[in-house]
Amino acid sequence: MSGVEMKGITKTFGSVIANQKVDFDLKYGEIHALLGENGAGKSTLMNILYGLYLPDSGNIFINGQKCDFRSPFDAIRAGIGMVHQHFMLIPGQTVWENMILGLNNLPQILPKQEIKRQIMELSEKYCLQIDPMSFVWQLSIGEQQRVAILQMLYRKAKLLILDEPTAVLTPQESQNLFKMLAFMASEGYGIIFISHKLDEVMRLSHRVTILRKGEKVGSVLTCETTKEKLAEMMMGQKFVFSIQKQPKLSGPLVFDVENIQVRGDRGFQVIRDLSLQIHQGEVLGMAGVAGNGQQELCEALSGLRRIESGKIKINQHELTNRPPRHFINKGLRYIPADRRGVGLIPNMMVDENAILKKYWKNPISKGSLINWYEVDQYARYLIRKFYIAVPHSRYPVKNLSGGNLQKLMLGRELSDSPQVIIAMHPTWGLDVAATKFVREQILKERDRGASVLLISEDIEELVALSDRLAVICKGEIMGIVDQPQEITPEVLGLMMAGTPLKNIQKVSA
Ligand SMILES: Nc1ncnc2c1ncn2[C@@H]1O[C@H](COP(=O)(O)OP(=O)(O)OP(=O)(O)O)[C@@H](O)[C@H]1O
Repeated sequence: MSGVEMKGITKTFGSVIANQKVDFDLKYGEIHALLGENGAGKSTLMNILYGLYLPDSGNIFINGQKCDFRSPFDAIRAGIGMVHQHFMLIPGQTVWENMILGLNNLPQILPKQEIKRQIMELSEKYCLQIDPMSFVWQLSIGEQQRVAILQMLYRKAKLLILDEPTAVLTPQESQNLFKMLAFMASEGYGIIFISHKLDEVMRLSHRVTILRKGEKVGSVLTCETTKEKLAEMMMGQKFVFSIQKQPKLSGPLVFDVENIQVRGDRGFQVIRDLSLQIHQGEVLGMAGVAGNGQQELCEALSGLRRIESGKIKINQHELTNRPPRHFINKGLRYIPADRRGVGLIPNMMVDENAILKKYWKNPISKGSLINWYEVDQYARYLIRKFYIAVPHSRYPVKNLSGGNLQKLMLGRELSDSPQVIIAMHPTWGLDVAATKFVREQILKERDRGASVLLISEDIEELVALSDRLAVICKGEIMGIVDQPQEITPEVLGLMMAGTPLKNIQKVSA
């Protein structure tokens, strides 16, 4: 057949069977979604197709020809390109320099103008606007993704693998990506995309293959299935998408942030005169386009970044510019968006990561000695309570799948009744069941009395969980809505683009 065929692929990592006798195929001109719960083996299968892993057994055929991929070089030469969840770009180099990285047939004197012209041509054709002279570190995540896709097109890939491409994009960027992928498919490209968002899969793909616990459950035509059927195939049982939310029983003010000003890494003011108050038993959602100060705000509110002026208080105790441990001791827990870089230490074990916020406390440590029996007991408790799929507590965190990383971090942050929870994109990269689980945990904490600041770009998530919804733009709060379910997409869009709520209300009055 023309396209890719993977036959009988098996891959194990020690005792973990990541793929077991999996068959998969992709035709040119097709968008094929690969679905499965966290840890089902999707990335492993695609890493094998891209030559990053060697299968233990099984074969790959391109246009009917058997291929033996020993490295991504071989896969690229066979016309396969992969855009990873964490882009493999060099931040300190320009876009055009990244494009030619690893190409081995370049002349000694680089025809820079010609390379730039080719990049511009590709970017115009596929609506992937980018300035070839920009440095990668200057680009937003959405723009970096465009560079990663262009890099594959520049290498003449005809079969593209996109690993959770929308996990890091704003709704607007996702829409643009879908248009571009549909156009590419119409031009004859074959596209595999891994996603946990079933609505997206239903909208975009032609066919879906489902993996469960390393094995293929089946392949179906998207037009012949439903979201509910896909979830059932993934989990092996019926799945209820909706979550129950109890009425709000708000208590006294707990988290009080008054007029804070914060600078970003490049010295510019990124948070301007921002105030918010969160009461006991309340979720304050925060919507906004990525890069409008959300990251710096989270860092400032958890003691990781200095504030220039203003005050932060928990239960009337002032914590302004105190070290992070003071925030932790006053009951603040932070679930960062970057779980590999900030939330967890990949080179350490599950049990070591589990105690990062309590290793100095009794019974985990006595004096300067760590009690490893207690550490093991605690890690096992988290593994059980948060359904973390690991063989044992001394397992290296770098080997965990995305969903399990998130559950481990969440377990660590939520397990000792925090007073204040700051959660940024807590369901990024999670499968439908894990997403529901995480959302329920956040609501459980709220019902227990925690004050939660939930920062997300998933509007559906914000509306489902928030008691009030704030919108941030350029580091300022554009307004806070008391009934998030009643906000219209138009009003939300205007606020996200920088119109204060009071101005919108004035016009509509
Ligand atoms: N390099 C590795 N070393 C050891 N185990 C690994 C490695 N890569 C993956 N695994 C394990 O293989 C299994 C499948 O992982 P994989 O990342 O392929 O799942 P996935 O379906 O892509 O999950 P997610 O949706 O969470 O990204 C998991 O149990 C994971 O822990």
